[in-house]
Amino acid sequence: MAIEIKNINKSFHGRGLDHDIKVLDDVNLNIGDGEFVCLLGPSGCGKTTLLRLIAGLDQPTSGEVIADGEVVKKPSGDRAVIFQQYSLFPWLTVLENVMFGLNLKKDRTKEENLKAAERYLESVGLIDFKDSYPHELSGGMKQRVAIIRSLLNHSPILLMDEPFSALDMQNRHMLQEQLIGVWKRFKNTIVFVTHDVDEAIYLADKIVIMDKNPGKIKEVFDVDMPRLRKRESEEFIKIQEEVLDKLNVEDF
Ligand SMILES: Nc1ncnc2c1ncn2[C@@H]1O[C@H](COP(=O)(O)OP(=O)(O)OP(=O)(O)O)[C@@H](O)[C@H]1O
Repeated sequence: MAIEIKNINKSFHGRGLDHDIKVLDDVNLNIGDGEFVCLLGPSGCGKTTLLRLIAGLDQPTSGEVIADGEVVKKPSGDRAVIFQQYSLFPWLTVLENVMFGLNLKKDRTKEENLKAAERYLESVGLIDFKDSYPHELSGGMKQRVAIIRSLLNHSPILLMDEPFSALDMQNRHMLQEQLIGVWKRFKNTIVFVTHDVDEAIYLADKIVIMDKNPGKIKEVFDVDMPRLRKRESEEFIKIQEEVLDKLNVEDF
């Protein structure tokens, strides 16, 4: 599903101030069906605000977001949101948490869902914990469970807000690779917020570099490299230099 962001402005009432603060200034962006876009920029440039507008969790002050040809007015199951903070149901086991909502989908049988869930848990080293409850897991393990749950739901649009930022590097790289695997297979449209340049280059077809005060798009950068990408390749390092050159590194 394609997403069009048209002339978006967003202001918030400034706390303790008698005027509004402009957070997003005339943001325009077209995201193609099946495209993987990373929003990259310093803290406070409005990445999360923009993602919430695409999700329909908030409304723009002016302008509109169009998803699959329709103006976004409220959240929809077609646009799954994955935040930094994960929430698991404490009364369900790991496997039950991962399977939550899957059996409502008519295109797969219960057995197929179970197999897929177990395969994912296996691939992130959590299969031995499938009957454990969230309170028995470490923070990183809980995050992996929550991410797997959202990946298994196969929403056509995935809106991800720094989902891997709290993980250690090894787990982060593993989940990035798995996300690329899911995306290649299911061709989701993905909007992924990060302030990690390496993550953006590893994942994205298109990197949208944002600037702050007020938040706006500074530059759109196409990454034309086959996947899976090799971080140590010359091409990767060259793109890294180009992207870093466009960012105000002192703002990070
Ligand atoms: N509900 C709100 N009310 C008032 N101000 C808000 C609200 N939500 C966000 N802001 C302000 O909007 C600006 C952009 O915030 P946002 O969270 O979108 O930035 P970000 O780029 O995602 O930052 P970070 O990388 O730190 O998560 C900030 O100055 C923030 O204080």
